[in-house]
Amino acid sequence: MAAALCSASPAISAAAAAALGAAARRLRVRVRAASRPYCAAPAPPRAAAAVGAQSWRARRRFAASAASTTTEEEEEGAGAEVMIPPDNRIPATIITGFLGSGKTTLLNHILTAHHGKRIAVIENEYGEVDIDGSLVAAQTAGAEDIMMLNNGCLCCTVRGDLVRMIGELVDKKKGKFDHIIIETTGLANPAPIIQTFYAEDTVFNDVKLDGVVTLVDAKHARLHLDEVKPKGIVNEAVQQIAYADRIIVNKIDLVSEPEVSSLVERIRSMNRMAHLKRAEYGKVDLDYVLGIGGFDLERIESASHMTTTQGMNINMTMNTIITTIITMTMNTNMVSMVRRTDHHAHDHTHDPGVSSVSIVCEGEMDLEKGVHDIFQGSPERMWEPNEPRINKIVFIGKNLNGEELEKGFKDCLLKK
Ligand SMILES: Nc1nc2c(ncn2[C@@H]2O[C@H](COP(=O)(O)OP(=O)(O)OP(=O)(O)O)[C@@H](O)[C@H]2O)c(=O)[nH]1
Repeated sequence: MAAALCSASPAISAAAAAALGAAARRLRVRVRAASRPYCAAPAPPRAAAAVGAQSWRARRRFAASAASTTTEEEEEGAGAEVMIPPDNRIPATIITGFLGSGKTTLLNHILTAHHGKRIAVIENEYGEVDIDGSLVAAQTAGAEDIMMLNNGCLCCTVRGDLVRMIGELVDKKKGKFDHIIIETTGLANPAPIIQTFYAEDTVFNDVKLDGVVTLVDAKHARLHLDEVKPKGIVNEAVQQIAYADRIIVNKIDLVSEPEVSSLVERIRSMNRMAHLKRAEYGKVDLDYVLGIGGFDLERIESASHMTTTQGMNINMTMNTIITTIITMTMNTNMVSMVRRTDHHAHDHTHDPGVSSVSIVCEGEMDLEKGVHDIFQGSPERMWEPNEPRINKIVFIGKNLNGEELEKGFKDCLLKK
C-alpha cells in the first residue's frame, strides 16, 4: 500500500507530463504475480456494518447534543438531533473493482484532471512489487510522499495498517489535502475496508467515507461473477458491486452494445441503488466519483440482503491467494517474450482461479499489463545508463505454481 499526496492543479499536471517525459528515457519491465495468504476476515459484513452504523449514529447524536445550547425543549429530548454540527471530516473515496477493471486508469484520470482538489492516495498492493503505486506516482509530480505497504489485502491485520496510514496522513498532513482516495487490490472484498471508517475511532473522528466507486470490466466481469466459490468463500466481484455507490462499467470498447446491456441488467439485479455509468478508460465526470456526499450504510445493507436472497455468497471468508513473483535478469525484450508465451498466459488466465497476469514491462518505453488474454502497452521509461536490467513478472491468482510458471517463462528466453 502506498500513500501519496497529489494535487491536480494545471501546473502540477504540466509537471507530471514533464516527469512522464523524463521517465520515458528509461526502460523497466514489471509484471504482476504474487503469493501471499489472504487472511481470514472478521465478522459478516451486514452484522459488522450494522454495529458500525449504530455506533456512528450514537456518536453523531452525542456530538450534536454536546455542541448544542441546552434549552428546556432539548432537555425533553425534542430537536436535539436536528442540531448536528457541520461535518468537517475529510472525505474518503474507495475505488474498487476486479483485477484489471481499470482502477488505476480511473485514479490517474482523477489525479490529472483540473478539479482543484488536493488528493492523498492510498494504494493497496499485492506482493513486494508496487506496480500501481509507481504508475500513480509516475503520473503525479505533486506527490509529497509515498508509503509502501504490501500485505496483500485490506482486511484483518492489514486493516490496522490502513488505520495507521490514515492516522499518519491526518496527523502529519492535515490541511495539505482535501480528499483521500483508497485504491484496493482487485481481489479485495470492500466490506472490511468500509467497516474501518465506522468501527475505528481514530479514522471515524477525522475521516468520513464519501463513497465506494466500483469499476466493472465489461469484457471479463461475467467470468468473475459466475465463478462458483467453495462453501464459505466470498466472491469478491459480487461484493464489490453490492457495496458500490457508483458503478463504472468500463472497457465498453471491447464488447458489443448488447453485451454491455445484458451486463448492466445483471449488475442492476445485484445493486439497484447505485448510480451506473458506462465508460472507456475510466473517463467519467469527476463529480460522479468525488463528493458523492456520504456512504449510505443502510442502503448497502439492503443491497447485501438483495444479493443474499438471490442465492449469492457474500460471507466474509477470504480465498487463499497465491502470488508469485518471477525476477529475471536478461537483455531480452520482455514484451516480445511474453507475447511469444501468450498460449501460456492464456491457459492460466482462463482458469477461473487465476484472474490476472498483470504485466508491466519496463523495456522499450512500453508498459505492458495483461488481464486474462488481453495485453496492452503504454509508454513508460527507458533504462538508466547503468541500471541493472531486471525484469519482474508478478502474477496474482489462486493456486499458482510459482516454480512451473518460472520454468515456463525461462524456457522461452532466447538461447544464444
Ligand atoms: N481497451 C480498454 N482498455 C482499458 C480501459 N481502461 C483501462 N484499460 C487498460 O486495462 C489495463 C488494466 O487497467 P488498470 O487501470 O491497470 O486496471 P486495475 O483495475 O488498476 O488493475 P489491477 O491493479 O491489476 O487490478 C491497462 O492496460 C489499461 O490501459 C478501457 O476502457 N478500454
